[in-house]
Amino acid sequence: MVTETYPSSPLERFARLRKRFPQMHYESVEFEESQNELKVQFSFRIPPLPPFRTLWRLPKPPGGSSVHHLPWVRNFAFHLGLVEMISYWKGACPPWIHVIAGELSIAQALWWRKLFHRGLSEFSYRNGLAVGEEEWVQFVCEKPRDLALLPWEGSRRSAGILVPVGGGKDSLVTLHLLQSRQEPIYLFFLNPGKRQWKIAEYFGFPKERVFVAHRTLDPLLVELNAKGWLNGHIPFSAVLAFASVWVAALFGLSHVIVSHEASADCSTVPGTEVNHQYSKSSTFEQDFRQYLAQWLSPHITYFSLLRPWNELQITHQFSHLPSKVGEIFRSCNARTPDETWCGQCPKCLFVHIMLSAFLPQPTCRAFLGCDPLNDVSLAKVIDSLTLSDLASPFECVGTKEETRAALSACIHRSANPAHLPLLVRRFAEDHRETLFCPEKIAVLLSSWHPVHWLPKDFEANLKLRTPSFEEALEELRLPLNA
Ligand SMILES: CC(=O)N[C@H]1[C@@H](OP(=O)(O)OP(=O)(O)OC[C@H]2O[C@@H](n3ccc(=O)[nH]c3=O)[C@H](O)[C@@H]2O)O[C@H](CO)[C@@H](O)[C@@H]1O[C@H](C)C(=O)N[C@@H](C)C(=O)N[C@@H](CCC(=O)O)C(=O)O
Ligand SMILES: Nc1ncnc2c1ncn2[C@@H]1O[C@H](COP(=O)(O)OP(=O)(O)OP(=O)(O)O)[C@@H](O)[C@H]1O
Repeated sequence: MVTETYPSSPLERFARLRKRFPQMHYESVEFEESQNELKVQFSFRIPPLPPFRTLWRLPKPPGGSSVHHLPWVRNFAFHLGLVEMISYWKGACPPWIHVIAGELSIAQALWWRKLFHRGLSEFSYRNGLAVGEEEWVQFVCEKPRDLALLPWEGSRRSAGILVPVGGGKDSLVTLHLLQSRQEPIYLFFLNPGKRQWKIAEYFGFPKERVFVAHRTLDPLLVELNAKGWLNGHIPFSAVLAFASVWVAALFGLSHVIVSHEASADCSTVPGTEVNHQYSKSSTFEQDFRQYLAQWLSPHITYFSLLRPWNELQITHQFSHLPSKVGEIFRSCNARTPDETWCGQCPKCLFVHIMLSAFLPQPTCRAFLGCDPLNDVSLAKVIDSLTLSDLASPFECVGTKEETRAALSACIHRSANPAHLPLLVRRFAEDHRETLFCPEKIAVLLSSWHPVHWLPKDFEANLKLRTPSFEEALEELRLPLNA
Protein backbone atom coordinates (compact mmCIF):
# COMPACT_ATOMS: atom_id res chain seq x y z
CA MET A 1 0.00 0.00 0.00
CA VAL A 2 1.05 3.63 -0.42
CA THR A 3 2.69 4.84 2.77
CA GLU A 4 5.00 7.57 1.47
CA THR A 5 4.26 11.23 2.04
CA TYR A 6 3.95 13.65 -0.85
CA PRO A 7 5.13 17.23 -1.29
CA SER A 8 2.52 19.85 -0.52
CA SER A 9 2.73 21.51 -3.94
CA PRO A 10 0.36 19.75 -6.37
CA LEU A 11 2.81 20.36 -9.22
CA GLU A 12 5.59 18.56 -7.35
CA ARG A 13 3.17 15.78 -6.37
CA PHE A 14 2.18 15.46 -10.02
CA ALA A 15 5.82 15.05 -11.07
CA ARG A 16 6.57 12.60 -8.25
CA LEU A 17 3.44 10.49 -8.81
CA ARG A 18 3.91 10.28 -12.58
CA LYS A 19 7.47 9.09 -12.12
CA ARG A 20 6.56 6.54 -9.48
CA PHE A 21 3.45 5.31 -11.34
CA PRO A 22 4.15 5.67 -15.08
CA GLN A 23 1.42 3.25 -16.17
CA MET A 24 -2.23 2.51 -15.71
CA HIS A 25 -3.89 -0.65 -17.03
CA TYR A 26 -7.53 -0.95 -18.01
CA GLU A 27 -7.58 -4.62 -17.14
CA SER A 28 -11.03 -6.11 -17.41
CA VAL A 29 -14.80 -5.83 -17.59
CA GLU A 30 -16.71 -8.56 -15.78
CA PHE A 31 -20.42 -9.22 -15.97
CA GLU A 32 -22.99 -10.78 -13.71
CA GLU A 33 -26.52 -10.93 -15.00
CA SER A 34 -29.90 -11.55 -13.42
CA GLN A 35 -33.44 -11.39 -14.85
CA ASN A 36 -33.61 -7.60 -14.84
CA GLU A 37 -30.18 -6.35 -13.90
CA LEU A 38 -26.72 -6.26 -15.37
CA LYS A 39 -23.84 -5.94 -12.93
CA VAL A 40 -20.60 -4.74 -14.45
CA GLN A 41 -17.29 -4.54 -12.67
CA PHE A 42 -14.40 -2.62 -14.19
CA SER A 43 -10.83 -3.23 -13.02
CA PHE A 44 -8.08 -0.66 -13.42
CA ARG A 45 -4.60 -1.09 -12.03
CA ILE A 46 -1.82 1.36 -11.38
CA PRO A 47 1.09 -1.06 -10.77
CA PRO A 48 2.30 -2.02 -8.24
CA LEU A 49 -0.92 -1.12 -6.38
CA PRO A 50 -3.85 -3.52 -6.09
CA PRO A 51 -6.56 -2.91 -8.71
CA PHE A 52 -9.32 -0.34 -8.40
CA ARG A 53 -12.69 -1.93 -8.89
CA THR A 54 -15.74 0.11 -9.77
CA LEU A 55 -19.17 -1.44 -9.92
CA TRP A 56 -22.17 -0.48 -12.01
CA ARG A 57 -25.66 -1.94 -11.83
CA LEU A 58 -27.78 -1.27 -14.90
CA PRO A 59 -31.37 -2.17 -15.67
CA LYS A 60 -32.24 -4.49 -18.55
CA PRO A 61 -35.60 -5.33 -20.11
CA PRO A 62 -37.59 -7.57 -17.76
CA GLY A 63 -37.80 -11.24 -18.63
CA GLY A 64 -35.31 -10.75 -21.42
CA SER A 65 -32.67 -13.26 -22.33
CA SER A 66 -29.04 -12.98 -21.38
CA VAL A 67 -27.33 -10.04 -23.07
CA HIS A 68 -23.84 -9.75 -21.66
CA HIS A 69 -22.29 -12.02 -24.29
CA LEU A 70 -23.55 -9.83 -27.15
CA PRO A 71 -20.72 -7.91 -28.86
CA TRP A 72 -22.59 -4.59 -28.87
CA VAL A 73 -23.37 -4.89 -25.14
CA ARG A 74 -19.70 -5.63 -24.40
CA ASN A 75 -18.69 -2.67 -26.54
CA PHE A 76 -20.92 -0.25 -24.59
CA ALA A 77 -19.58 -1.72 -21.34
CA PHE A 78 -15.97 -1.33 -22.45
CA HIS A 79 -16.64 2.35 -23.19
CA LEU A 80 -18.31 3.04 -19.87
CA GLY A 81 -15.14 1.64 -18.28
CA LEU A 82 -12.98 4.02 -20.31
CA VAL A 83 -14.85 7.08 -19.05
CA GLU A 84 -14.92 5.69 -15.49
CA MET A 85 -11.15 5.39 -15.62
CA ILE A 86 -10.82 9.20 -15.48
CA SER A 87 -11.69 9.27 -11.76
CA TYR A 88 -8.85 6.87 -10.94
CA TRP A 89 -6.33 8.10 -13.49
CA LYS A 90 -6.43 11.65 -12.10
CA GLY A 91 -5.03 10.41 -8.75
CA ALA A 92 -1.53 9.85 -10.13
CA CYS A 93 -1.87 10.96 -13.80
CA PRO A 94 0.23 8.07 -15.22
CA PRO A 95 1.56 9.16 -18.64
CA TRP A 96 0.67 5.77 -20.23
CA ILE A 97 -2.67 3.97 -20.27
CA HIS A 98 -2.55 0.35 -21.47
CA VAL A 99 -5.92 -0.78 -22.70
CA ILE A 100 -6.22 -4.54 -22.24
CA ALA A 101 -9.97 -4.96 -21.73
CA GLY A 102 -10.85 -4.02 -25.31
CA GLU A 103 -9.61 -2.48 -28.50
CA LEU A 104 -9.19 1.09 -29.65
CA SER A 105 -8.23 2.45 -33.04
CA ILE A 106 -5.74 5.29 -33.30
CA ALA A 107 -8.59 7.73 -33.97
CA GLN A 108 -10.41 6.53 -30.87
CA ALA A 109 -7.27 6.81 -28.74
CA LEU A 110 -6.92 10.44 -29.83
CA TRP A 111 -10.56 11.10 -28.99
CA TRP A 112 -10.04 9.75 -25.49
CA ARG A 113 -6.87 11.74 -25.01
CA LYS A 114 -8.80 14.91 -25.82
CA LEU A 115 -11.52 14.05 -23.30
CA PHE A 116 -8.96 13.24 -20.58
CA HIS A 117 -7.23 16.56 -21.26
CA ARG A 118 -10.13 18.97 -21.85
CA GLY A 119 -12.46 17.22 -19.39
CA LEU A 120 -9.85 17.60 -16.67
CA SER A 121 -9.12 21.26 -17.47
CA GLU A 122 -10.49 22.43 -14.12
CA PHE A 123 -8.48 19.73 -12.32
CA SER A 124 -5.29 20.84 -14.12
CA TYR A 125 -5.90 24.50 -13.47
CA ARG A 126 -6.72 24.14 -9.80
CA ASN A 127 -3.69 21.91 -9.25
CA GLY A 128 -1.45 24.32 -11.18
CA LEU A 129 -0.53 21.78 -13.90
CA ALA A 130 0.09 23.36 -17.28
CA VAL A 131 0.59 20.28 -19.47
CA GLY A 132 -0.30 20.08 -23.16
CA GLU A 133 -2.58 17.37 -24.57
CA GLU A 134 0.20 15.27 -26.12
CA GLU A 135 2.20 15.11 -22.94
CA TRP A 136 -0.85 14.56 -20.72
CA VAL A 137 -1.50 10.90 -21.53
CA GLN A 138 -0.96 8.30 -24.27
CA PHE A 139 -3.32 5.39 -24.84
CA VAL A 140 -1.65 2.14 -25.85
CA CYS A 141 -3.67 -0.76 -27.12
CA GLU A 142 -2.12 -4.21 -27.69
CA LYS A 143 -4.34 -4.87 -30.68
CA PRO A 144 -5.31 -1.52 -32.20
CA ARG A 145 -8.40 -1.96 -34.28
CA ASP A 146 -9.34 -0.48 -37.57
CA LEU A 147 -13.03 -1.07 -37.46
CA ALA A 148 -15.06 1.61 -39.18
CA LEU A 149 -18.33 0.80 -37.54
CA LEU A 150 -19.52 -1.63 -34.94
CA PRO A 151 -23.18 -2.00 -35.78
CA TRP A 152 -25.62 -2.02 -32.94
CA GLU A 153 -27.95 -4.96 -33.17
CA GLY A 154 -30.28 -4.08 -30.33
CA SER A 155 -33.05 -6.56 -29.61
CA ARG A 156 -35.71 -4.06 -30.67
CA ARG A 157 -35.89 -0.42 -31.60
CA SER A 158 -38.54 2.15 -30.91
CA ALA A 159 -38.87 5.89 -31.20
CA GLY A 160 -38.57 6.14 -27.41
CA ILE A 161 -36.75 8.98 -25.69
CA LEU A 162 -34.51 8.65 -22.65
CA VAL A 163 -34.12 11.77 -20.47
CA PRO A 164 -31.38 11.81 -17.82
CA VAL A 165 -32.72 13.69 -14.81
CA GLY A 166 -30.53 15.13 -12.07
CA GLY A 167 -33.24 17.01 -10.24
CA GLY A 168 -32.25 20.57 -11.11
CA LYS A 169 -34.32 23.08 -13.07
CA ASP A 170 -32.80 22.27 -16.47
CA SER A 171 -33.95 18.69 -16.76
CA LEU A 172 -37.38 19.71 -15.42
CA VAL A 173 -37.72 22.25 -18.21
CA THR A 174 -36.73 19.54 -20.69
CA LEU A 175 -39.39 17.18 -19.32
CA HIS A 176 -41.98 19.92 -19.52
CA LEU A 177 -41.05 20.73 -23.13
CA LEU A 178 -41.24 17.07 -24.13
CA GLN A 179 -44.68 16.50 -22.66
CA SER A 180 -46.45 17.10 -25.96
CA ARG A 181 -44.31 14.56 -27.89
CA GLN A 182 -45.87 11.43 -29.30
CA GLU A 183 -42.91 9.17 -28.54
CA PRO A 184 -42.83 7.35 -25.20
CA ILE A 185 -40.53 9.06 -22.71
CA TYR A 186 -38.38 7.28 -20.15
CA LEU A 187 -36.31 8.75 -17.34
CA PHE A 188 -32.74 7.86 -16.48
CA PHE A 189 -31.50 8.30 -12.90
CA LEU A 190 -27.96 7.59 -11.76
CA ASN A 191 -27.70 6.96 -8.00
CA PRO A 192 -30.99 8.80 -7.46
CA GLY A 193 -32.06 10.66 -4.36
CA LYS A 194 -35.59 11.37 -3.13
CA ARG A 195 -36.05 14.45 -5.29
CA GLN A 196 -35.60 12.50 -8.53
CA TRP A 197 -38.39 10.13 -7.46
CA LYS A 198 -40.60 13.11 -6.60
CA ILE A 199 -40.03 14.42 -10.12
CA ALA A 200 -41.03 11.07 -11.62
CA GLU A 201 -44.17 11.14 -9.50
CA TYR A 202 -45.01 14.74 -10.37
CA PHE A 203 -44.75 14.10 -14.11
CA GLY A 204 -46.70 10.84 -13.73
CA PHE A 205 -43.96 8.39 -14.74
CA PRO A 206 -44.73 4.86 -13.56
CA LYS A 207 -41.77 2.80 -12.25
CA GLU A 208 -41.55 0.91 -15.58
CA ARG A 209 -40.71 4.18 -17.32
CA VAL A 210 -37.83 5.00 -14.97
CA PHE A 211 -34.46 3.36 -15.56
CA VAL A 212 -32.12 3.50 -12.60
CA ALA A 213 -28.39 2.79 -12.62
CA HIS A 214 -26.16 2.53 -9.57
CA ARG A 215 -22.47 3.24 -9.49
CA THR A 216 -20.06 2.53 -6.65
CA LEU A 217 -16.59 4.01 -6.69
CA ASP A 218 -13.73 2.02 -5.15
CA PRO A 219 -13.07 3.30 -1.58
CA LEU A 220 -9.35 2.91 -2.29
CA LEU A 221 -9.65 6.15 -4.30
CA VAL A 222 -10.80 8.13 -1.27
CA GLU A 223 -8.03 6.50 0.80
CA LEU A 224 -5.39 7.53 -1.72
CA ASN A 225 -6.85 11.05 -1.92
CA ALA A 226 -6.43 11.33 1.84
CA LYS A 227 -2.81 10.22 1.46
CA GLY A 228 -1.98 13.00 -0.94
CA TRP A 229 -2.95 11.77 -4.38
CA LEU A 230 -4.20 14.42 -6.76
CA ASN A 231 -7.90 15.21 -6.69
CA GLY A 232 -10.35 17.46 -8.47
CA HIS A 233 -13.42 17.65 -10.64
CA ILE A 234 -14.05 15.08 -13.35
CA PRO A 235 -16.20 15.52 -16.49
CA PHE A 236 -19.24 14.00 -14.84
CA SER A 237 -21.64 14.63 -17.74
CA ALA A 238 -19.38 12.50 -19.96
CA VAL A 239 -19.92 9.57 -17.56
CA LEU A 240 -23.67 10.20 -17.79
CA ALA A 241 -23.46 10.36 -21.59
CA PHE A 242 -21.84 6.92 -21.95
CA ALA A 243 -24.12 5.38 -19.32
CA SER A 244 -27.33 6.80 -20.76
CA VAL A 245 -26.69 5.76 -24.37
CA TRP A 246 -25.98 2.23 -23.17
CA VAL A 247 -29.27 2.13 -21.24
CA ALA A 248 -31.04 3.51 -24.33
CA ALA A 249 -29.50 0.70 -26.39
CA LEU A 250 -30.47 -1.98 -23.88
CA PHE A 251 -34.09 -0.84 -24.06
CA GLY A 252 -34.10 -0.16 -27.78
CA LEU A 253 -34.67 3.61 -27.50
CA SER A 254 -33.57 5.99 -30.19
CA HIS A 255 -32.96 9.38 -28.51
CA VAL A 256 -31.04 10.44 -25.41
CA ILE A 257 -32.00 14.03 -24.64
CA VAL A 258 -29.91 15.98 -22.18
CA SER A 259 -30.38 19.47 -20.74
CA HIS A 260 -27.23 21.43 -21.44
CA GLU A 261 -27.51 25.11 -22.28
CA ALA A 262 -25.59 27.43 -24.60
CA SER A 263 -23.91 29.03 -21.57
CA ALA A 264 -22.03 25.78 -20.81
CA ASP A 265 -19.56 26.77 -23.56
CA CYS A 266 -18.28 29.72 -21.57
CA SER A 267 -14.90 29.22 -19.91
CA THR A 268 -14.80 29.37 -16.12
CA VAL A 269 -11.50 31.27 -16.04
CA PRO A 270 -11.56 34.29 -18.39
CA GLY A 271 -9.08 34.10 -21.26
CA THR A 272 -8.47 30.33 -20.91
CA GLU A 273 -10.09 27.07 -22.02
CA VAL A 274 -10.64 26.03 -18.39
CA ASN A 275 -14.30 25.03 -18.24
CA HIS A 276 -15.95 23.33 -15.28
CA GLN A 277 -18.77 22.37 -17.62
CA TYR A 278 -16.63 20.99 -20.45
CA SER A 279 -18.67 17.79 -20.80
CA LYS A 280 -21.83 19.90 -21.07
CA SER A 281 -20.30 22.09 -23.81
CA SER A 282 -21.19 22.02 -27.50
CA THR A 283 -17.62 20.83 -28.23
CA PHE A 284 -18.21 17.71 -26.18
CA GLU A 285 -21.72 17.23 -27.58
CA GLN A 286 -20.38 17.32 -31.12
CA ASP A 287 -17.46 15.00 -30.32
CA PHE A 288 -19.67 12.58 -28.44
CA ARG A 289 -22.27 12.44 -31.21
CA GLN A 290 -19.58 11.58 -33.75
CA TYR A 291 -18.06 8.95 -31.49
CA LEU A 292 -21.48 7.44 -30.78
CA ALA A 293 -22.36 7.20 -34.45
CA GLN A 294 -19.03 5.73 -35.46
CA TRP A 295 -18.03 3.51 -32.58
CA LEU A 296 -21.11 2.65 -30.54
CA SER A 297 -24.34 2.87 -32.46
CA PRO A 298 -25.56 4.84 -35.46
CA HIS A 299 -29.14 4.22 -34.31
CA ILE A 300 -29.11 6.40 -31.20
CA THR A 301 -28.97 10.17 -31.25
CA TYR A 302 -27.72 12.20 -28.31
CA PHE A 303 -28.52 15.88 -28.17
CA SER A 304 -29.28 18.67 -25.77
CA LEU A 305 -32.76 20.09 -26.13
CA LEU A 306 -31.76 23.30 -24.33
CA ARG A 307 -28.60 24.06 -26.35
CA PRO A 308 -30.19 27.00 -28.29
CA TRP A 309 -31.13 28.69 -24.99
CA ASN A 310 -29.18 30.48 -22.29
CA GLU A 311 -29.67 30.14 -18.51
CA LEU A 312 -31.94 33.20 -18.41
CA GLN A 313 -34.28 31.64 -20.96
CA ILE A 314 -34.33 28.29 -19.17
CA THR A 315 -35.16 29.97 -15.85
CA HIS A 316 -37.80 32.08 -17.56
CA GLN A 317 -39.45 28.90 -18.86
CA PHE A 318 -39.07 27.28 -15.44
CA SER A 319 -40.76 30.24 -13.72
CA HIS A 320 -43.93 29.55 -15.71
CA LEU A 321 -44.21 25.94 -14.50
CA PRO A 322 -46.71 25.17 -11.73
CA SER A 323 -45.36 26.13 -8.31
CA LYS A 324 -45.42 22.46 -7.26
CA VAL A 325 -42.36 22.00 -9.52
CA GLY A 326 -40.58 24.76 -7.61
CA GLU A 327 -41.11 22.81 -4.44
CA ILE A 328 -39.45 19.63 -5.70
CA PHE A 329 -36.43 20.76 -7.72
CA ARG A 330 -32.94 21.16 -6.28
CA SER A 331 -29.97 22.51 -8.19
CA CYS A 332 -27.57 22.62 -5.22
CA ASN A 333 -24.96 19.82 -5.43
CA ALA A 334 -23.80 19.98 -1.80
CA ARG A 335 -24.49 17.00 0.38
CA THR A 336 -27.07 18.09 2.96
CA PRO A 337 -29.45 16.20 5.24
CA ASP A 338 -32.79 15.57 3.51
CA GLU A 339 -31.40 16.90 0.21
CA THR A 340 -32.14 20.51 1.11
CA TRP A 341 -30.46 23.50 -0.56
CA CYS A 342 -27.32 24.38 1.44
CA GLY A 343 -27.84 28.14 0.94
CA GLN A 344 -24.06 28.69 1.12
CA CYS A 345 -22.72 27.62 -2.26
CA PRO A 346 -22.39 29.59 -5.51
CA LYS A 347 -25.03 27.42 -7.19
CA CYS A 348 -27.64 28.29 -4.52
CA LEU A 349 -26.84 31.99 -4.91
CA PHE A 350 -26.84 31.78 -8.70
CA VAL A 351 -30.22 30.04 -8.89
CA HIS A 352 -31.70 32.52 -6.40
CA ILE A 353 -30.51 35.38 -8.64
CA MET A 354 -31.92 33.78 -11.79
CA LEU A 355 -35.30 33.09 -10.22
CA SER A 356 -35.42 36.65 -8.88
CA ALA A 357 -35.73 37.96 -12.42
CA PHE A 358 -39.12 36.28 -12.82
CA LEU A 359 -40.55 35.46 -9.40
CA PRO A 360 -41.25 37.49 -6.25
CA GLN A 361 -38.79 37.04 -3.37
CA PRO A 362 -41.15 35.10 -1.06
CA THR A 363 -41.63 32.52 -3.84
CA CYS A 364 -37.87 32.26 -4.45
CA ARG A 365 -37.24 31.77 -0.73
CA ALA A 366 -40.02 29.21 -0.47
CA PHE A 367 -38.55 27.21 -3.37
CA LEU A 368 -35.00 27.23 -2.00
CA GLY A 369 -35.84 26.99 1.69
CA CYS A 370 -33.05 29.51 2.30
CA ASP A 371 -32.19 33.10 1.44
CA PRO A 372 -28.70 33.37 -0.08
CA LEU A 373 -29.39 36.85 -1.55
CA ASN A 374 -29.67 38.19 1.98
CA ASP A 375 -26.50 36.47 3.19
CA VAL A 376 -23.72 39.04 3.41
CA SER A 377 -21.09 36.29 3.62
CA LEU A 378 -21.81 35.59 -0.07
CA ALA A 379 -20.83 39.12 -1.21
CA LYS A 380 -17.61 37.89 -2.84
CA VAL A 381 -19.46 35.07 -4.57
CA ILE A 382 -21.83 37.50 -6.25
CA ASP A 383 -18.78 39.36 -7.57
CA SER A 384 -17.38 36.14 -9.08
CA LEU A 385 -20.76 35.48 -10.72
CA THR A 386 -20.98 38.92 -12.30
CA LEU A 387 -17.65 40.69 -12.84
CA SER A 388 -16.02 39.89 -16.18
CA ASP A 389 -12.41 39.94 -15.02
CA LEU A 390 -12.90 37.43 -12.18
CA ALA A 391 -12.97 33.63 -12.49
CA SER A 392 -16.49 32.20 -12.17
CA PRO A 393 -17.21 29.70 -9.40
CA PHE A 394 -16.35 26.10 -10.34
CA GLU A 395 -20.00 25.11 -10.59
CA CYS A 396 -22.64 24.85 -13.30
CA VAL A 397 -23.56 28.52 -13.32
CA GLY A 398 -24.46 30.84 -16.19
CA THR A 399 -22.38 33.55 -17.79
CA LYS A 400 -21.60 36.87 -16.13
CA GLU A 401 -23.85 38.58 -18.67
CA GLU A 402 -26.83 36.34 -17.82
CA THR A 403 -26.33 36.84 -14.09
CA ARG A 404 -26.14 40.63 -14.45
CA ALA A 405 -29.23 40.55 -16.67
CA ALA A 406 -31.15 38.62 -13.99
CA LEU A 407 -30.05 41.04 -11.26
CA SER A 408 -31.06 43.95 -13.50
CA ALA A 409 -34.48 42.43 -14.15
CA CYS A 410 -34.98 41.92 -10.42
CA ILE A 411 -34.18 45.61 -9.83
CA HIS A 412 -36.33 46.95 -12.71
CA ARG A 413 -39.29 44.83 -11.65
CA SER A 414 -39.14 45.64 -7.98
CA ALA A 415 -42.24 47.49 -6.76
CA ASN A 416 -40.26 48.86 -3.84
CA PRO A 417 -36.44 49.08 -4.11
CA ALA A 418 -36.15 49.22 -0.31
CA HIS A 419 -37.47 45.64 -0.25
CA LEU A 420 -34.81 44.28 -2.58
CA PRO A 421 -32.58 41.59 -1.04
CA LEU A 422 -29.41 42.88 0.57
CA LEU A 423 -26.95 41.59 -2.04
CA VAL A 424 -29.05 42.97 -4.90
CA ARG A 425 -29.09 46.41 -3.29
CA ARG A 426 -25.35 46.28 -2.72
CA PHE A 427 -24.75 45.19 -6.28
CA ALA A 428 -26.88 48.07 -7.59
CA GLU A 429 -24.93 50.56 -5.47
CA ASP A 430 -21.45 49.24 -6.33
CA HIS A 431 -21.90 48.28 -9.98
CA ARG A 432 -24.76 50.39 -11.32
CA GLU A 433 -22.86 50.96 -14.58
CA THR A 434 -22.95 47.20 -15.33
CA LEU A 435 -26.74 46.89 -15.06
CA PHE A 436 -28.76 46.17 -18.20
CA CYS A 437 -31.71 48.14 -19.53
CA PRO A 438 -34.93 46.13 -20.12
CA GLU A 439 -34.29 46.10 -23.90
CA LYS A 440 -30.93 44.40 -23.44
CA ILE A 441 -32.47 41.80 -21.12
CA ALA A 442 -35.22 41.20 -23.68
CA VAL A 443 -32.55 40.53 -26.33
CA LEU A 444 -31.13 37.75 -24.15
CA LEU A 445 -34.60 36.36 -23.44
CA SER A 446 -35.47 36.17 -27.11
CA SER A 447 -32.11 34.91 -28.41
CA TRP A 448 -31.40 31.69 -30.27
CA HIS A 449 -27.97 30.05 -30.14
CA PRO A 450 -27.34 28.66 -33.63
CA VAL A 451 -24.96 25.84 -32.62
CA HIS A 452 -27.18 22.92 -31.73
CA TRP A 453 -28.10 19.42 -32.95
CA LEU A 454 -31.87 19.45 -32.50
CA PRO A 455 -33.75 17.40 -35.09
CA LYS A 456 -36.03 19.65 -37.17
CA ASP A 457 -39.29 18.89 -35.34
CA PHE A 458 -37.71 19.45 -31.90
CA GLU A 459 -36.22 22.69 -33.17
CA ALA A 460 -39.58 23.93 -34.43
CA ASN A 461 -41.21 23.17 -31.06
CA LEU A 462 -38.50 24.98 -29.12
CA LYS A 463 -38.70 28.00 -31.43
CA LEU A 464 -42.41 28.25 -30.66
CA ARG A 465 -41.56 28.44 -26.95
CA THR A 466 -38.92 31.12 -27.41
CA PRO A 467 -40.43 34.53 -26.61
CA SER A 468 -40.15 37.30 -29.16
CA PHE A 469 -38.29 40.46 -28.17
CA GLU A 470 -41.62 42.31 -27.74
CA GLU A 471 -43.14 39.57 -25.58
CA ALA A 472 -40.05 39.47 -23.39
CA LEU A 473 -40.03 43.24 -23.01
CA GLU A 474 -43.70 43.30 -22.09
CA GLU A 475 -43.16 40.71 -19.36
CA LEU A 476 -40.13 42.57 -18.01
CA ARG A 477 -42.30 45.67 -17.59
CA LEU A 478 -44.61 43.84 -15.19
CA PRO A 479 -43.61 44.53 -11.58
CA LEU A 480 -42.92 41.61 -9.27
CA ASN A 481 -44.79 42.16 -6.05
CA ALA A 482 -42.51 41.89 -3.04
C1 LIG B 1 -21.55 15.73 -5.19
C2 LIG B 1 -20.40 16.51 -5.75
O1 LIG B 1 -20.62 17.59 -6.29
N1 LIG B 1 -19.20 15.97 -5.66
C3 LIG B 1 -18.02 16.65 -6.16
C4 LIG B 1 -17.08 16.88 -4.99
O2 LIG B 1 -16.83 15.61 -4.36
P1 LIG B 1 -16.89 15.40 -2.81
O3 LIG B 1 -15.51 15.39 -2.32
O4 LIG B 1 -17.79 16.43 -2.22
O5 LIG B 1 -17.57 14.00 -2.53
P2 LIG B 1 -18.05 12.82 -3.47
O6 LIG B 1 -18.86 13.30 -4.63
O7 LIG B 1 -18.70 11.86 -2.56
O8 LIG B 1 -16.73 12.16 -3.99
C5 LIG B 1 -15.82 11.47 -3.12
C6 LIG B 1 -14.46 11.44 -3.77
O9 LIG B 1 -14.52 10.68 -4.97
C7 LIG B 1 -14.07 11.44 -6.05
N2 LIG B 1 -14.98 11.22 -7.18
C8 LIG B 1 -16.32 11.30 -7.00
C9 LIG B 1 -17.14 11.06 -8.06
C10 LIG B 1 -16.59 10.76 -9.30
O10 LIG B 1 -17.29 10.57 -10.32
N3 LIG B 1 -15.25 10.69 -9.43
C11 LIG B 1 -14.43 10.93 -8.39
O11 LIG B 1 -13.21 10.86 -8.55
C12 LIG B 1 -14.10 12.90 -5.66
O12 LIG B 1 -12.99 13.55 -6.21
C13 LIG B 1 -14.02 12.85 -4.14
O13 LIG B 1 -12.72 13.00 -3.72
O14 LIG B 1 -15.86 17.41 -5.40
C14 LIG B 1 -15.18 16.61 -6.38
C15 LIG B 1 -13.87 17.29 -6.68
O15 LIG B 1 -14.05 18.56 -7.20
C16 LIG B 1 -16.06 16.47 -7.64
O16 LIG B 1 -15.42 15.68 -8.61
C17 LIG B 1 -17.37 15.81 -7.20
O17 LIG B 1 -18.25 15.83 -8.33
C18 LIG B 1 -18.86 14.55 -8.62
C19 LIG B 1 -18.11 13.93 -9.78
C20 LIG B 1 -20.29 14.78 -9.07
O18 LIG B 1 -21.08 13.86 -9.07
N4 LIG B 1 -20.59 16.00 -9.48
C21 LIG B 1 -21.82 16.41 -10.13
C22 LIG B 1 -22.92 16.74 -9.12
C23 LIG B 1 -21.42 17.65 -10.86
O19 LIG B 1 -20.47 18.34 -10.48
N5 LIG B 1 -22.04 17.96 -11.94
C24 LIG B 1 -21.56 19.07 -12.68
C25 LIG B 1 -21.96 18.92 -14.12
C26 LIG B 1 -20.81 19.39 -15.02
C27 LIG B 1 -19.89 18.30 -15.42
O20 LIG B 1 -20.28 17.42 -16.19
O21 LIG B 1 -18.71 18.34 -15.06
C28 LIG B 1 -22.05 20.33 -11.99
O22 LIG B 1 -23.23 20.38 -11.53
O23 LIG B 1 -21.29 21.27 -11.87
N1 LIG C 1 -27.76 11.69 -11.07
C1 LIG C 1 -28.13 11.95 -12.31
N2 LIG C 1 -28.81 11.04 -13.03
C2 LIG C 1 -29.18 11.30 -14.29
N3 LIG C 1 -28.94 12.46 -14.91
C3 LIG C 1 -28.28 13.41 -14.24
C4 LIG C 1 -27.83 13.21 -12.92
N4 LIG C 1 -27.19 14.34 -12.51
C5 LIG C 1 -27.24 15.20 -13.54
N5 LIG C 1 -27.90 14.66 -14.58
C6 LIG C 1 -28.17 15.28 -15.88
O1 LIG C 1 -26.99 15.99 -16.27
C7 LIG C 1 -27.34 17.24 -16.83
C8 LIG C 1 -26.74 18.34 -16.02
O2 LIG C 1 -27.16 18.30 -14.67
P1 LIG C 1 -27.29 19.63 -13.80
O3 LIG C 1 -27.42 19.23 -12.38
O4 LIG C 1 -26.25 20.59 -14.13
O5 LIG C 1 -28.55 20.28 -14.37
P2 LIG C 1 -29.97 20.18 -13.92
O6 LIG C 1 -30.00 19.28 -12.74
O7 LIG C 1 -30.81 19.73 -15.03
O8 LIG C 1 -30.33 21.72 -13.60
P3 LIG C 1 -29.60 22.85 -12.71
O9 LIG C 1 -28.78 23.70 -13.65
O10 LIG C 1 -30.69 23.59 -12.10
O11 LIG C 1 -28.74 22.13 -11.71
C9 LIG C 1 -28.83 17.27 -16.93
O12 LIG C 1 -29.19 16.76 -18.19
C10 LIG C 1 -29.26 16.36 -15.81
O13 LIG C 1 -30.53 15.89 -15.99
